[in-house]
Amino acid sequence: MSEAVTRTVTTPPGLLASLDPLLREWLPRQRWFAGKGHPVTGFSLVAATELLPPTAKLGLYHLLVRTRQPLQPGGPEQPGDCYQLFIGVREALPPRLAPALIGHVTRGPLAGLTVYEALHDTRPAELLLEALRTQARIGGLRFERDPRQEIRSGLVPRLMTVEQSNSSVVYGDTFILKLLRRVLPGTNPDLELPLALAREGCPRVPPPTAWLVAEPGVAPGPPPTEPYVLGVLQPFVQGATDGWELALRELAKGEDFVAEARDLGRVTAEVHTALARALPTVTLGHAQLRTMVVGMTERLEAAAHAVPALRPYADGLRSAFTALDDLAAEGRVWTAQRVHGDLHLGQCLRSPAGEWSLIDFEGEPARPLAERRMPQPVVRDVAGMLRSFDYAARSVAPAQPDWAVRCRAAYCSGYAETAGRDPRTDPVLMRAYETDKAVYEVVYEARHRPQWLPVPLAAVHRLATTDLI
Ligand SMILES: Nc1ncnc2c1ncn2[C@@H]1O[C@H](COP(=O)(O)OP(=O)(O)O)[C@@H](O)[C@H]1O
Ligand SMILES: O=P(O)(O)O[C@H]1O[C@H](CO)[C@@H](O[C@H]2O[C@H](CO)[C@@H](O)[C@H](O)[C@H]2O)[C@H](O)[C@H]1O
Repeated sequence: MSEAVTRTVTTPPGLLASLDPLLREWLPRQRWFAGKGHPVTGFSLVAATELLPPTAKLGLYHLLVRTRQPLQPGGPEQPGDCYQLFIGVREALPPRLAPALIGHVTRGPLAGLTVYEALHDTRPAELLLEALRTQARIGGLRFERDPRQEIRSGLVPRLMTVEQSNSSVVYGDTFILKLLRRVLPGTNPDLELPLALAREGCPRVPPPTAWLVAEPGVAPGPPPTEPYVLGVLQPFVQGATDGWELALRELAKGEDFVAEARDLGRVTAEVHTALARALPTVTLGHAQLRTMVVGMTERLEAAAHAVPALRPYADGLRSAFTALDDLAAEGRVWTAQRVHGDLHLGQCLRSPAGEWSLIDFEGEPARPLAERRMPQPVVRDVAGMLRSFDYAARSVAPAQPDWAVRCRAAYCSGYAETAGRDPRTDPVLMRAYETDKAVYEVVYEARHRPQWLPVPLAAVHRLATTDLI
């Protein structure tokens, strides 16, 4: 293993002020920007690290910046989210980097230079892998790795171009480095859960090879914050296809997906079993269920306020939550454990050998970390997958609802074979979770893909008018 490299660095004063007007315009256009709907009126610096001084042809800054976003035009500025940025600096951009342009700096320490999204560029991406390989410490950045896993140097990087909530760089088809964009201090389940599963020897989740954190105390003001998890390197599943693509392919051919769905049920149960071994489980009684039901009901009210198409169904949907509360009031209890938290077909990768892996344990990114890390009934993940089969079947014309019914049944059977417990034996909890997810999806689609809104609305109709799962 190489010696850890420790480097202290300083950044030029006035750096953020010189980037401010460019970032205000560029940041809200990024797919991973979470604060859509409210303009960015400024930034505060959480941390800045100079990874390459801008003396030669290329400079590189790692920034953690917090946005300021007033909720109403002219209203008081609200501290917004903290984002991780990789800012490249060059005198001029070569044509291959044109799509990465952020802008031309007109004032401050970088005046006259061009800044750009550095993850598109080979040298900055290589530098990150090298820092992980050598367990570097650069300013407040700590690059760590599992000493049992080898990282070869010289792997060629490429930035992934798929639509995603974060950014990922693939190195020579050997590793994938996911760099979180909206970052929070504290334990991040996207690192915590795969590490726990690796310790359990669960082969269904790529084990973290290395990770990047910002030291506590990078953010100003007492009390010192916990580290920010900024990125995770893991083995790249070569030639993998995700479950969503596979499902659509089978639908287009008029083929069933039941064998795959059953397999996915088994794999989900395998991961759940390993998580229950690795991390604490708890029992949820009426008080905890009541809190959960209140949360679901509040999300429904907020969603119905935001999306008028949901309003006619609100009473029917609410009944899914009150039924759960009634059951808990009768004394029914549930076991809760750590779960994936945002499971859908797109989070399942099938290797060319037919092996499934589950990825992206971040949970629903919009929810607070503490909430995402709470033990929950496994039915939550099952409901997410059931929604996904429904999505696939309704995203084709004409819709194939029977295809989804067969997949849903096969998935639950596969789950039951491995877990020894069929999730369908808990229909009230399942309906509540499916309803909560469908409500979330209605808001998600209304905001991001309005043409998809009929897909979750069809589920809303079913869930509001029947108690069939
Ligand atoms: N270990 C892996 N092997 C191969 N591809 C992967 C791996 N992890 C992620 N991917 C690809 O990267 C995409 C984004 O990963 P994901 O963890 O879901 O990021 P995000 O949270 O940004 O959506 C996935 O949809 C998948 O195509
Ligand atoms: O991929 P993310 O973790 O960022 O999740 C968000 O985007 C998903 C869409 O890309 C969205 O998922 C919904 O659409 C999927 C098909 O595109 C479908 O398989 C899922 O079941 C459905 O929920 C997800 O809700 C959102 O959080």
